[in-house]
Amino acid sequence: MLSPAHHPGEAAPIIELDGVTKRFPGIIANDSVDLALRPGEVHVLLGENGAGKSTLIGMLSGLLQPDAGQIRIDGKVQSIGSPSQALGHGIGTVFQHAMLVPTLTVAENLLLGGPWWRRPNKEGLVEKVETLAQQLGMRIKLDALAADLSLGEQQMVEILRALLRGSRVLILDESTSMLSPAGVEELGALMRRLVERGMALVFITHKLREATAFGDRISVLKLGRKVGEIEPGRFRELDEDTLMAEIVEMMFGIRSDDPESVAQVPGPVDDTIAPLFSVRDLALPAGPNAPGLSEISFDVRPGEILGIAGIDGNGQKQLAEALAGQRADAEGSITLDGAAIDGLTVGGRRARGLRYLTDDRLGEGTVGSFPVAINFFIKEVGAPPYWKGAFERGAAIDQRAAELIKDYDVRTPSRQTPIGQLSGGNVQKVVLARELAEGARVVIYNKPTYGLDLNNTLSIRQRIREVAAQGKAVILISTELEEVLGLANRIAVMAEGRITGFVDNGPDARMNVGRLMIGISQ
Ligand SMILES: Nc1ncnc2c1ncn2[C@@H]1O[C@H](COP(=O)(O)OP(=O)(O)OP(=O)(O)O)[C@@H](O)[C@H]1O
Repeated sequence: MLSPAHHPGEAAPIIELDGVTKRFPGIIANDSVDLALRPGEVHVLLGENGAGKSTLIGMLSGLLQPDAGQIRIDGKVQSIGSPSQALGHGIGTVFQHAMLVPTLTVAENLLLGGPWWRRPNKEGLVEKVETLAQQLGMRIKLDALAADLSLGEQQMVEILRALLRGSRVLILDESTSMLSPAGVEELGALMRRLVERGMALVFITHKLREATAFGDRISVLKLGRKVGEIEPGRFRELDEDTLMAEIVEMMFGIRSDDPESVAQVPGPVDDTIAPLFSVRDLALPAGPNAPGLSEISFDVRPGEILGIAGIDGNGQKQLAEALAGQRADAEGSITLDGAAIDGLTVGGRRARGLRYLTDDRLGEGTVGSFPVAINFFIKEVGAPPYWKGAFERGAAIDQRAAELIKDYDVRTPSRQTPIGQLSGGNVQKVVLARELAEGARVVIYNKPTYGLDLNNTLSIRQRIREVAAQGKAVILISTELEEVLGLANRIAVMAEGRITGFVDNGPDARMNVGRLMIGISQ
């Protein structure tokens, strides 16, 4: 069970952000954000993928510089120009993925880069660690290799490292996302002991239960802006249901100036039509850093776009790979137009019309050093009509490539340009052309517009609508709720390797999908 948080009174902030803005090309990642970090408080930062949380902590930890606004530390305007300056100001950050050197012991990791850098002193370290560990109820195995620790233990070491360096502010970036339920509890209890010692904590999570159980104050970011804050006084007064409802409204409610809020909402498809693609009880064992899949079942009808929404890293990529045939360890049945395809290889499924557009368009999706023209046919190497045995049929490839470049509006200096030199949007168009031009019946898109500019994003979304309108079955995996709501007829939400609910698209879909995404079941 999650333990209830208790709440200290308000103190002067250690750090204040005042109108802090950070822009990236084409996007305002943080738009005039105000935030105060006070001693004795766990300040929870909530927001969808892309809301701007990482950018904000990037500025606090010295990795990014604001374009506008002020950061005050102990009331004085300061710059945090580098990670070591952040440490100098007493700001420690524990990133989502542990940063320990796996081949070193815990003690060696703790000695690295710290104030002991010039004159390592293991005895002094042991004494300090033992005192801290005892005060905080942590179990630390100083002689263990970092590689042999569980993720929870690695995080404890990182927290300890931040404490040994004198941090007064500790930022925990999605620290619970990879932990077991017991590990989450342990971290929550440790967070409470740290704030009791007067530290200020920033806790980023995607799970509402953790936010309400471990937090003292909650700030919500949406599209780069801070859209609300719940102060400790109100936090304590509100009952759990009201608190959750208020947070859901802040995170997923429509803001009147939200440009996407007027997006068209696709209606449901006729559910008397027989499914074109069916999945039953799909399962996959968990990997070292990836959730397994269990009990995944759904149908997609011709002409239907089934959206798969969820916070990044909840098994979406594993699902796509299992469907595409890349995971030999997958269990369950998959049928396309009534015929089982789960026994087929990647190529066999592709030949039946199943197409998978990976989110890793340059790594897995294309061969960067090969010409654009060859990348259109890279999955057919050795087969007619573009190959004759081991020989490329250059004229046939060239002619078809020219047509596809035109049809899919690929902006490339020439057909012979290595594809790695094109922009992300143009690489994605090549991949779309290759997967969709011939014989596609079921298309799986994984984050199709990730990292693309607005023009390319809109044109790719339009292509996805057209593909469905041709009667194909579409599975659209996306961590962007707006994308799913703008395109899908029906939305499945994934959390921890399962589908936690289905929502028909419509006026209430945003809130219902949002609730499922942060762990409130229907
Ligand atoms: N280095 C960068 N270059 C360009 N755009 C960026 C960069 N870093 C972030 N962005 C963009 O800024 C916006 C905010 O991203 P950010 O990573 O801060 O969100 P987040 O709330 O941390 O999301 P998540 O929960 O996925 O980690 C996003 O639209 C993202 O694409």
